[in-house]
Order: sequence, then C-alpha cells, then structure tokens
Amino acid sequence: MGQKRGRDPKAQAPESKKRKKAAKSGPAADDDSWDGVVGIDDLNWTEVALPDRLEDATGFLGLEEIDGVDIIRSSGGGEVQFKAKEGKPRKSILKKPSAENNGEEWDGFSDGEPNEKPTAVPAETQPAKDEKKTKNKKEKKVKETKPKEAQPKRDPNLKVGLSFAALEEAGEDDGADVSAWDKLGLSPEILTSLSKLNFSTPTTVQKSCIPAILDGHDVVGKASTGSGKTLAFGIPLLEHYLEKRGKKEDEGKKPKSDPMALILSPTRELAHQLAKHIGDLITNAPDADARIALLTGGLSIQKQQRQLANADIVIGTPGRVWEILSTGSGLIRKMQGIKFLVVDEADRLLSEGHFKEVEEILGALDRKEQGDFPDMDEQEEVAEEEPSVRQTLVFSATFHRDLQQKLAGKSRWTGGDLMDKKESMEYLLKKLNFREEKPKFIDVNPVQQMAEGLKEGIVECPAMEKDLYLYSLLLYYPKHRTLVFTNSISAVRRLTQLLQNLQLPALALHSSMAQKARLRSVERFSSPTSNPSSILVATDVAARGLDIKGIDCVIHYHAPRAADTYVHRSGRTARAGAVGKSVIICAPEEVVSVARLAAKVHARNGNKGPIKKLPLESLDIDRRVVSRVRTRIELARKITDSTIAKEKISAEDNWLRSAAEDLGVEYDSDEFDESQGKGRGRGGGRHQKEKQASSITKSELAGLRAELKHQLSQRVNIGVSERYLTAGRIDIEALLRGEGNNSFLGHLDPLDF
Ligand SMILES: Nc1ncnc2c1ncn2[C@@H]1O[C@H](COP(=O)(O)OP(=O)(O)OP(=O)(O)O)[C@@H](O)[C@H]1O
Repeated sequence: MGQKRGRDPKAQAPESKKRKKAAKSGPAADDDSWDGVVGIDDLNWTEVALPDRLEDATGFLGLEEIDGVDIIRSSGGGEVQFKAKEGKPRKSILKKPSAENNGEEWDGFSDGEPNEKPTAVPAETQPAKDEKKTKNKKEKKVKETKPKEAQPKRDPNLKVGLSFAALEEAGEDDGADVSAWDKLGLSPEILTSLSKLNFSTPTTVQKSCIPAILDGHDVVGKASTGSGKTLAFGIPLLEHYLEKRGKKEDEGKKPKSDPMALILSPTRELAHQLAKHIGDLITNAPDADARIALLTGGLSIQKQQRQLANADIVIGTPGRVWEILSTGSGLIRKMQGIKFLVVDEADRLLSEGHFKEVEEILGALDRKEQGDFPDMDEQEEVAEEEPSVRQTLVFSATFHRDLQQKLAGKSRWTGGDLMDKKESMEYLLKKLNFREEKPKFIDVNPVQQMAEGLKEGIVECPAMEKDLYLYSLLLYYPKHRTLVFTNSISAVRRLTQLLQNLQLPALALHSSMAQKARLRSVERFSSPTSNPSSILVATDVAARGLDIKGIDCVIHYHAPRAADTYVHRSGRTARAGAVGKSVIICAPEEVVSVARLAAKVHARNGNKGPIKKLPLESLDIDRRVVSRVRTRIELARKITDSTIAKEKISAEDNWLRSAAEDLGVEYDSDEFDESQGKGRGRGGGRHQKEKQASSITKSELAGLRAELKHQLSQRVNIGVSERYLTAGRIDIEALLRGEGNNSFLGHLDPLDF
C-alpha cells in the first residue's frame, strides 16, 4: 500500500490567496488600487463601419464608438472618465494590446517532425482556433494601417499572462454577464471564456468544488448527471496553468513543458468529449495556450506519444495511457510531476476491466526508487525533481454507498472482505494516495441521484415483442432524439439494422466498432444539423459521461444490470437543467430486477429498504398501434435476420475457404457442417435459424422489401374508416396540414409523459 506523500497540505494556500488577489485587482496584477475607471485613450474604440447602403446607416459615420461603458465625471467636474457597465468584465472595455503581444501561430499536431511545436488545444478543436487566428491576423492588418500614435502605450508594470492578454478579444465579446462567478475569484481569462461560452452562472457542483480545489484540497465530488462536473475540475486546472505561466514569465523563465494534469476516463468517447469541453474553455480564454494530449485506443499511438511529450493536460483511457507511459522514453518521470490527477466516472474506472491499468498508472506515478524506470535515460535519473504536490480529484454521479459514508465520516471502515477484494473501490481509493488524510467529500445532491428534469417510465411487454413496443414508442415520439441502450453488441447490430429497415435514422455505437466509426456515429447523432429524430443504438459504452445536447429520450431496450448503470444511462438526457424521458422496456422476467434497481436509486436518505410502489410511471401503449405495426415489424425482422445471417455465413465461409486453400484441401460448406455436427445439439437451433434466414433468395428479399416499403408509405391507421372520412367525423384539413402525430391516421391519445 502506498504511503502518504510527505507534503504539507497547506503549502499551496499562500499561492491560492495570491491568485485570488491578482484576479480581483484588475488588469495590473501589481496595481491593487485600480478601481476600473479609465481615461478616453484607454478605451477599445471601434470604427463605425460604413453600411452597404447609406440609408441603412445608424450611429455616427466616420467616427469611433464603444459599448458597455458608464461615464464618470471626475470630482473637479472637468475630465470625463469611463467604467465598464455593471456585469461586464472591467477589462473588456480596454484597448487591445499592440501586435507585439501575439505569439507564434500553431500548425497543429502532425506526423511530421518530432520537434514540432505542440498546440494549446486538442486536435479536434484546432480548426476553429486556427480559423480564429487567421481572422485575427486579418483584423490586425487593417488596424496596422492606423496612424502609429493610435496604438496604446503599454504600462511596463502590466503582466502579460494575467492582464492585457485577457482583453484581446473581450472587447468584441457580446457574451453572457458572468458576475455570478465573481465570488470564485477566477482570472479574467477564464471569466472571458465563460462569458463567451454563455455560462452565466456556476452550477452547484462548480460553486462547491472550484474553491476547494483552488485552495489545494483533494476532492471527491458527487453530483447528478449533466450537472457540470467537467468544468468543476477543468476550471481549477486552467487557473493553475495560467498562474504558473504568469509566475514563470515574471521570473523570466521559460515555461516547463511537463504535463501538469492527468485526467483518466473510462471510455474513449468520454475522453474525447472531456478534451473538447476543456479545449473549448482554453480556446475561449484569451491567450491561454494550454496544450492537451488525448490518449485513447484506436488512433495513432506515435502521434499521441509526441503529443504527450509537450502537453500540459493529458486526457486518456487507462489502457492507452499505460501503453504509452510504459513504452515511452522518460514519460513516467515526466508524469510524476503532475499537480492534478483527475479520476472521472471514478466508480466505473476503479472497478471492472480498468482495474489493472489504473493500478499500474497509480503505482508508476508514486514510485520513488531510483533505477526503477526502464524508460528513463541517465540524465533524467540524475535530475532531482521537486517533491510531488499532486492533488487528487475524483468525480462521479454515483458512488458505492459504503464509501460515500466513509468519506463523509459517517461510518467506520467496514474492513473485512472489502479489503481482501482487489476490485473493491475502497482498496483503489487507498491506492489513489490522497495527499490529505481526509479528502473533501462534496455531495451536491445526497438524496436525489437523478437529474431534476427527468421523467422515468416503464413499458411492460412480452420478451419476444420488445421490437414491436420499441418501434411503437418511437412512433409516439417522432421528433425525439433518442438513445436506445442494449446489453449486447449483437443486439446493437440487429436493432440498428431493424430500425433502418423501418426507415428510421438509426446509428450504432459499441466497442467492437473501429474507433473512427464510433466517433462518426456520435458526431452524426449529436450534430445540431442532424435529423431531430435521430436514434443512437448503443451498449453501455455510451452510458457514462457522454454529453450530447438535445437527447429527448433514453430507452432501455434491455433492463440495465445495475442501479448505477440505470442512473448513468438515464443521465444522457435531462442534462444541464433540461427535461428528458427515460423509459425501460421490461419483459416479465425483468420486472423483479427493475423494481430492485428502481428502489435502490430512489431510496431516500441512505437506503432504508425498498420503497413500496415502483417509482416509474407505467406507460400504456395503445393496443391498436401495437397490432397495426405488427406486420411492419415482422417484415423488417425477416429482412434484418436474413441480411445478418447472410453476412455471417459468408464471412465464416470465406474464412474457411481461405483456410482450406492454405491447407490445399477442398471445402464444401454442407459437408463441413455435417462433420461439425451443426444443426444438432447445443446452438444447433440457432444455426438452423441462421441457415434458414440466409436461404431467402434475392428475389424473395426484394419482395419483402417492396411489401415493407408499401406499408411504410402509409400512416398507421388507428381506427379511421372510409366511412368516417367521408362523413366528416375527422378534420381532414388538419390531417392534410400535418398537424398532430404524422405517423398515425386517426386520433391517438398522447402518452402524456
Ligand atoms: N455553468 C454552466 N452553465 C451552463 N451550462 C453548463 C455550465 N457548466 C457546464 N455546462 C454544460 O452542462 C453540460 C453537462 O456538463 P458535464 O458534461 O460536465 O456534466 P457531468 O456532470 O460531468 O455529467 P455526467 O455525470 O453525465 O458525466 C455540458 O453541456 C456543459 O457544457
């Protein structure tokens, strides 16, 4: 078991105080007396542009103007001075710095030279940044044509990192009023970024966690899904970066290229999203050029190695992080200097399949003995590193209840078999080697685990009719972006094809897909321009952390196997204060486990036993809908099963044929099946079914497709007969106008859920 590292937890406190002071004191960090009042020449005047047509002109042509200022008259009554309007960052009204401040442009990570200069942001966010830089360059050119005396005179006392650099784009910014963040004492760069991102108010978890992290504490943060946990740790990380960089610049030193933070994520998609989210914060913070290395499987390892060599923040999945650390040269030593270790979705990351790699990484970060690093060259071995001051930040929406109580100091260590069980979270939390005896446990919503705007429902149906009920449910909510969860990869494959055959825009996501295809599915599903009825069919690889705007509904096609999975799956909707629905399609044999998990999730005040009534609303799908779409489902199933079986058999056949060729023998598939006893014994039924499904001929398949197409071209008629239509019993005009649910013909009570 690792020992507590020798470090005074309070050692960082003076630094934090200084940071707060700097943030409060305005652009000149040394100038405590600045009251935000500036003279006319300090303002960021912009020229009034000429409109295309003169009659469209408003304002003063040929003059300069400025927004967002209040006029102050000096006590003598003579000179006019200015102050930023309430709610606007004070420095946002100031003149921009001269061109000399602009650093070199960055070309992005590439597979080219190993000595390339790395970036401030992850590869994905780079194009936007590059575009912005090009734009700034153009603007600069225009400004350079101004007479020289128009350039502001720089106060030699002003610090670049913390002062004017923060104003570069702030003057043009129409972002949100961020005064609600004032109490957190953040730097102007970060306030500008939050304003641009339109994050006007910190969320509860951000309000509680940011000050604790900035004060140097280890933090275990628990808050419901979609409540903004990423920035709760992302903001302090960037604060630390800016502060350190400012210090180095003051001392005239070059900033070190060693990473300052490692963020571990359980899935690739989440790692990409974290990089994007934190990358956005960096990109929008003027002149904050922190660099992110994204280490996930499925993408070029060499490129990631190079990124890591020059990164400030490393984000990755444990497997790839360990793969790179254990083979790279001197990388473990570099990583030992990190100031923050963030374990996101901790309960997942610290259990199940990730255990081994996480343990390796943690072990390597804390290893002290010399000569213990096969990847370290001699010079590095000699170099004395400053003692480790790592803060550990652990976040999730769900935590093991015992652990929760233990960390909150409410119960004693239960010991016994928990300690013996290697996978147990308690063991690994010890491994995390918090530097404080008791990390701060911040539980934002100890009672309610689910997001406030979430409605939970259940649809009960026979196990073999889940397709039918899923499809019916989707027809009830035609304009809903929906995420469908299943418990297996084969179910994802089958359901995606089934829904596609039913002409629904379905995409697949599971861990056996190539990484690029995985990212493409998420991108296509989440793009604001994508079909608002998009459906993503996924395994639990999408259950954790994925932040996709506008998911209206989560459907559990298979009941989740554990309560935390239910919380995280459902948490993909109703995020950041939005509303959403979560519906379990439940077969009779799943009812008991669903009731158990719902009771766990909704148990009040510390799991005092199951609650009596199922806390999920029972949804009644109209029987007429189910019976009228049955033929569609049968046709779509036949087509899907046949396509999948054909693909499978042809893949197996190809493999056997080429193996036979290699061996120089003849291959006959029927003979081979006979010899393998296929069709008899265990699995024989499935094999027979596959054979049968694949034996549908091309023309039969075409017939089925044509029949399905015909069915789909008509609305589902739920009780409107010709007689009614002609007798004027329904509003044909309204039907033609496309009012109501377009999928149905006739009146259908909505689910009101
Ligand atoms: N202060 C804020 N104001 C408004 N929106 C915010 C704020 N902070 C974060 N958000 C937005 O809220 C959404 C959810 O944030 P985030 O992904 O960090 O949630 P989370 O708590 O980590 O969720 P999960 O537990 O599911 O991983 C994101 O789209 C993010 O951009």
